[in-house]
Amino acid sequence: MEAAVRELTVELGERAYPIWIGSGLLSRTGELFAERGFPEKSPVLLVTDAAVAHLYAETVETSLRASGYEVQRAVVTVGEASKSLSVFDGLIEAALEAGLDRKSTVIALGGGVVGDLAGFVAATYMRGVRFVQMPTTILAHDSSVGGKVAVNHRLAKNIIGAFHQPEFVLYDLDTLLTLPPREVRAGLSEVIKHGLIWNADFVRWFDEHAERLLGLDPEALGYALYEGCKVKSIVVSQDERENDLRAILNLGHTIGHALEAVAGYGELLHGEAIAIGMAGAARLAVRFGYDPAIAAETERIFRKFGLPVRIPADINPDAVMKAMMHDKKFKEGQMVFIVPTSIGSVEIRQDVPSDWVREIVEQLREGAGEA
Ligand SMILES: NC(=O)c1ccc[n+]([C@@H]2O[C@H](COP(=O)([O-])OP(=O)(O)OC[C@H]3O[C@@H](n4cnc5c(N)ncnc54)[C@H](O)[C@@H]3O)[C@@H](O)[C@H]2O)c1
Ligand SMILES: O=C(O)C(=O)C[C@@H](O)[C@H](O)[C@H](O)COP(=O)(O)O
Ligand SMILES: [Zn+2]
Repeated sequence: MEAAVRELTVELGERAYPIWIGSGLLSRTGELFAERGFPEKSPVLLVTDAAVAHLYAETVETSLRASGYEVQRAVVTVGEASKSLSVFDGLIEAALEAGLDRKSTVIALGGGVVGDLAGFVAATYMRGVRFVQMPTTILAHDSSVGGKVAVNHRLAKNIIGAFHQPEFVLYDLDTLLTLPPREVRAGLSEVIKHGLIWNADFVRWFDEHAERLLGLDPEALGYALYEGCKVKSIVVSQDERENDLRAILNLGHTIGHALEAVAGYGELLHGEAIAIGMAGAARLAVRFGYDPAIAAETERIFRKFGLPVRIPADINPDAVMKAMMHDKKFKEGQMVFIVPTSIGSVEIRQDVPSDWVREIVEQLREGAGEA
């Protein structure tokens, strides 16, 4: 890859893989498949959603065909509801009908929904085939790296899944220019998360460049996504299967995932739900005796990026508390929370009293008044 393309490696020994971030990359898919020795005789399945298919699938398919690959397209309905076992079942059927064999590749072209869903197909079809991530949302800088793939259950988010790493991540920044503003804001939420858990300087930079980031300035966005992917890669390289350190990537997700499930998948976008969850985690930090400025600063930055920091009034706190018990982070009878200790660092805590959580969920409800 040339200099204008930023490159990172997820260091996983023999399974290490590159992340390429730059402009004009979709049309290079076929060339990269050939360079990396993907077998030409095995068909490729391109999984995407209806909105992304219309915008970008043709470019990828043309590039693959020009390099001698046979490719079939499978299109799912837009939105979080597609991360379901029934849509998964439809994709397995599409893979069989397309004649995918054990040497085949599944490509995810889209946001995190397509990435998680197609990745779960790649992890399970014939007990696992090659997988390539081609993210087209800002949020997918997170979902495309690290190998967590899953579908949801009505009661709990990402509860049926696997770890299945991609062969490479090809992030074409040009695709981000067509994102709706709400998706831009929701995507930036997870980028801020990577700063909040790891790098105070990045949070400062992010804060100072809000206008350029929200305006999709290519240089600012390229840098932010590179830094976000870098944090993710470092963490995943050290703890691929979330035995310990990787849990920090879950900042805001204990409350956030519960809100997504209770609101009905898709009502609150993932990035919005975890922005609220991060505001909650910051309030927990104060309960543990850390600097109250952490909570104020966390809310200020999310508000600056137009993200919610309050739970919609129609969400029932009892239901949120119950949903948290179904999460993967509920272990040994305790909820696990990632708690900020300052801006740019966090700790993993399994000793959070549930009445503190309940109190914070109540405080965060819209209309509850400021606490
Ligand atoms: N596996 C992981 O590590 C991980 C990490 C973070 C999030 N996630 C998951 O990711 C999902 C959220 O991802 P998301 O926010 O990308 O949602 P998404 O995939 O639903 O995409 C958001 C919306 O943007 C549209 N879209 C996508 N690319 C576009 C483009 N370039 N131009 C115009 N429209 C475009 C989509 O059609 C959709 O309507 C959640 O399910 C979340 O749980 C997974
Ligand atoms: O990659 C990780 O690890 C993360 O926690 C990233 C999260 O942003 C992401 O939402 C992930 O899907 C959550 O994973 P889960 O195991 O809590 O379902
Ligand atoms: Zn997330």
